[in-house]
Amino acid sequence: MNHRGKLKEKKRIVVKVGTSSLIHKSTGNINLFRLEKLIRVLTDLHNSGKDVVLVSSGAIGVGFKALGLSRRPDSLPLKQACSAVGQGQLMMIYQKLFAEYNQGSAQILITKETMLNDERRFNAKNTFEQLLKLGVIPIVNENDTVSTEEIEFGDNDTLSAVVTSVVGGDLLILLTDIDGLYTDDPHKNQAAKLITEVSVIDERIENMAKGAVTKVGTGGMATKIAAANIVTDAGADMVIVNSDDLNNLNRVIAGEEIGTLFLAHKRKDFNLKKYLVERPYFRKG
Ligand SMILES: Nc1ncnc2c1ncn2[C@@H]1O[C@H](COP(=O)(O)OP(=O)(O)O)[C@@H](O)[C@H]1O
Ligand SMILES: N[C@@H](CCC(=O)OP(=O)(O)O)C(=O)O
Repeated sequence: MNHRGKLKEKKRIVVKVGTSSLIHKSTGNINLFRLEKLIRVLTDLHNSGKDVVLVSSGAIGVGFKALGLSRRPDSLPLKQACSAVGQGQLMMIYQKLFAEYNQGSAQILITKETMLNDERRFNAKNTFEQLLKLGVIPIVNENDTVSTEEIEFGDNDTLSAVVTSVVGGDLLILLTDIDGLYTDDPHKNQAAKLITEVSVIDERIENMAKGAVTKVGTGGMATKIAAANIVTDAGADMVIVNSDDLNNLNRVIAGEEIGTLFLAHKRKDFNLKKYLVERPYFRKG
């Protein structure tokens, strides 16, 4: 069976959705159609027998709009205030949509600090495990209220990689506003070509990945490659795929050649804490 075909066998799947996928770029308002589709596809994935964890960004993006601010703030306290407002709104929508399908869901907010602490990480792992056993889909975000610049993940790509490692996930899918990793940022270079599979994350791959160009997303492709470094070393595959059509999630699981697949190469000496302390996560760093 080829690498894509093996994705059918994945049992515990973490799906990360970025801010750029959750809101309409033209207005900054929530993309309800996208959210509804996402929740339906995730519930169906769960119905098909998979454990599902959702890592959702968007708290700041939804919050600044709700507070009537004209743009995403730069100041940390304002970002934190926006996140506190937006997180509540997002959860209200997620829980309502999941409830329509009788699918249980839960909120989990974590910080980098808690993931570095053995006891707290163990507690978090137990909570995830129990929720999954109960058939619930955990919805994870960073606890922005208590995270400052020095200690934050800051981007949910890295957060989703950490979550995948903590829950022992075998596949991480990053939903974003572009088809996958290109040889260069296609928003700036029209000649950029899509890469369908990455088996080794070397300097050449890292140099292709640039930051975000939109005002809504953070990190761009660079943080997704950092996430791939963690996840593949932890022993899970990772796929970056476009959220424009959420059937792409089903296509990935069905083994279709879509998006960019990063292949797992589990390291025996994998130690999550090492990745969190030695930022940046890039090998060349
Ligand atoms: N090599 C690359 N291939 C694809 N996209 C890239 C690349 N380098 C930078 N990008 C940018 O990364 C963006 C996606 O990241 P981001 O805006 O942070 O989304 P999200 O909110 O989903 O995390 C793309 O829209 C693109 O402009
Ligand atoms: N915790 C933040 C996540 C930061 C963020 O914007 O992440 P992303 O859109 O995934 O690049 C939030 O919910 O707004």
